[in-house]
Amino acid sequence: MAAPALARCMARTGVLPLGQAWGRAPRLPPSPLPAQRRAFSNNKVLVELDESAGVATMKFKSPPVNSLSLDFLTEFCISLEKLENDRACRGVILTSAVPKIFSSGLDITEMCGKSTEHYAEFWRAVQEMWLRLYSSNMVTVAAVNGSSPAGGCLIALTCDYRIMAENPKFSIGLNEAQLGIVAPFWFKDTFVNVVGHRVAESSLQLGSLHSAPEAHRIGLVDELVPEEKLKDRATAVMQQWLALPDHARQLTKTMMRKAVLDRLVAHREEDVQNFISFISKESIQKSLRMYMEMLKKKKS
Ligand SMILES: CCCCC/C=C\CCCC/C=C/C(=O)SCCNC(=O)CCNC(=O)[C@H](O)C(C)(C)COP(=O)(O)OP(=O)(O)OC[C@H]1O[C@@H](n2cnc3c(N)ncnc32)[C@H](O)[C@@H]1OP(=O)(O)O
Repeated sequence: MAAPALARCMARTGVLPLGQAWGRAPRLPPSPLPAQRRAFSNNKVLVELDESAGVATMKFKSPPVNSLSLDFLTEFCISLEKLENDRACRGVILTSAVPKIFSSGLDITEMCGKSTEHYAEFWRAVQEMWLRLYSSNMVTVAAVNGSSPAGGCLIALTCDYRIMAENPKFSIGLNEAQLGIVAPFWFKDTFVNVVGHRVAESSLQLGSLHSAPEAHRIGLVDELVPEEKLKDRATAVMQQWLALPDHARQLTKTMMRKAVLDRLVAHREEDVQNFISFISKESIQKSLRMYMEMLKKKKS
């Protein structure tokens, strides 16, 4: 199916019609073909695949802040699915092509003043992104080269490994509480799996955005590197992970993540309905509008 048709199908149903979001057969190593690099791109994500290494880089390119709009989420899922089905690809590095921003999280304009149908479509796309990334058979490394609040932090947390650039201006965390909204249970579960219950509990209640050193200290990111070394370090970490047999790593990953994935899969529609009733409340709409105004005022 062509990408635009896929996008339409996903926008309609919130689900990509290809394969399953999880539980695929183990990947096979790439065939020993001559070294080759391929690139493909859509409006929101640039993908470069180094076939000789079996590693792709997905660069978010949705300026000004890589917010996770319905379009972005659709194109992200299409790109990931392409790589997932490509036998030449065993690992993917997620990073940003927008300076100083990894991702500003869910696009707030998608959650303000829209119809119930739109909220349902948007939320299914958010779920789909997380299900596909959390269950990916590929090794996933986040090279966090900018600020990464809320949904942006979720993308990083959903990867197997996180490396963050040491820059005093960058922050990362699930700051939903600061917006007057609540991180859904599967955001929380993903966070708990990375940092543990106690740290997650206080960080979520306070809606904390952590500096890079603090994020490293609490285990939110696995390591910090100077910005100019981020790409090389992500590549080195990827090589280390890919040195292991795929099947053993994949089965271990599935074992570690299955309970959390199953929970959303079993309650997906209920979660959509919860999102709709929560986000449609006038008090929540007001909080989001005020937050957007605050972002705009900060500029002037
Ligand atoms: C009990 C049951 C519960 C069920 C659950 C129900 C529902 C709730 C779940 C919802 C989960 C939500 C997750 C999220 O991800 S919410 C989004 C959170 N994101 C943020 O708080 C980030 C906000 N943005 C910033 O802090 C900054 O923009 C920045 C990312 C640090 C970048 O700063 P800077 O470079 O200074 O850029 P500007 O602030 O000037 O922004 C440039 C323009 O981009 C617009 N913008 C920024 N972020 C967003 C966004 N997330 N969505 C949409 N638009 C965004 C900003 O307004 C500027 O626009 P302008 O140029 O038109 O003024």
